[in-house]
Amino acid sequence: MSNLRLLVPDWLIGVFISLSQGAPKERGTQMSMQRKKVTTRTLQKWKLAKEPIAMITAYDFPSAKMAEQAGADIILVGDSLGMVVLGYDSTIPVTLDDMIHHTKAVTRGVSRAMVITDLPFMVAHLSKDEVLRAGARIMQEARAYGVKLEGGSEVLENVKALTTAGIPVMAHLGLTPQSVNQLGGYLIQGKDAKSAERILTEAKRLEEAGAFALVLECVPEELARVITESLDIPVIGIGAGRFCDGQVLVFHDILQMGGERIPSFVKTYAQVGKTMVDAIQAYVQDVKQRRFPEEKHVTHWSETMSVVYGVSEGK
Ligand SMILES: Nc1nc(=O)c2c([nH]1)NC[C@@H]1CN(c3ccc(C(=O)N[C@@H](CCC(=O)O)C(=O)O)cc3)CN21
Ligand SMILES: CC(C)C(=O)C(=O)O
Ligand SMILES: [Mg+2]
Repeated sequence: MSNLRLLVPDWLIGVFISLSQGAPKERGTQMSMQRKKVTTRTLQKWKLAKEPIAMITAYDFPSAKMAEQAGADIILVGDSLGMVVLGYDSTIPVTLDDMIHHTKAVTRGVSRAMVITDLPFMVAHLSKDEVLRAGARIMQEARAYGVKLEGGSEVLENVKALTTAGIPVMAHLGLTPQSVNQLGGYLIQGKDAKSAERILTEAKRLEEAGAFALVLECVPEELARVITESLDIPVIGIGAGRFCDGQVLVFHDILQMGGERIPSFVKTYAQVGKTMVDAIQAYVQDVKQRRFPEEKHVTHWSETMSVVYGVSEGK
């Protein structure tokens, strides 16, 4: 190595390295861009460039790995996990410990995507101390990038406290499922002038309070468009039409995986639930008909053991 160094100048070594790795431009747009972690600055850049942001929920290690492999930019550990993986009939029973447990599994499977965790029911309304502690646990124990919380004016002070402390906050307005009992159902929000105006005002306040992005759920497309154009931070829609900076859907909804009633704003891309039931049913029938296990799934004793115990191999 030292002999080589005497004969070959550094710049020439640099040329060889560049040639062996391909043109720098190509590396920039293909390999390193895909590997590079998604941050709040990345999202800001995409908003300005009108580059759509793809967000999906995930609740465990395999779903997180699949979302990451598929190129999702943001992975949300949504409190919808209460409904789609824990079997509750709303998100209200979900606890902070539930969110941390699932987020730990998700972050183990993700390297590029930004992982955001929902603050569960009530946490965003607790004291500044308590919400900061919850945010800290989500980042330190579960290793999420930041938190999402539902609500407007009611949570503004806590949004300020979190962002000031270095906890990135994604806001969530429109249909806020944690208020389902107060709202009287999963209903579209912002249909009349007064409620539309309120949502727009709160969106602006949340941006001012330091939120780095906003989820807008179940509002008319026109309202979502106005809000998206009025804010500097990216707006990610769910049932909020075509003009948001990004879209989010629930993992199990797009795959039709176990969900009974799927909201009308969902586009489904596969019938994974049916494929899974068919496969499990084939296994069950194989067991019952003694078609499984087959010879290739079996381990045998050595000949000596078989002789000693008086059993013939494979019978
Ligand atoms: N599987 C699943 N997907 C979700 O998108 C989701 C959850 N669970 N759980 C938490 C919240 C609850 N969400 C929901 C649930 C139902 C509707 C729904 O039924 N909406 C009606 C519109 C109602 C109206 O007419 O105002 C629809 O037909 O889409 C919407 C959002 C969204 N989130
Ligand atoms: C549907 C998204 C926005 C959510 O909050 C969740 O999955 O809990
Ligand atoms: Mg949620």
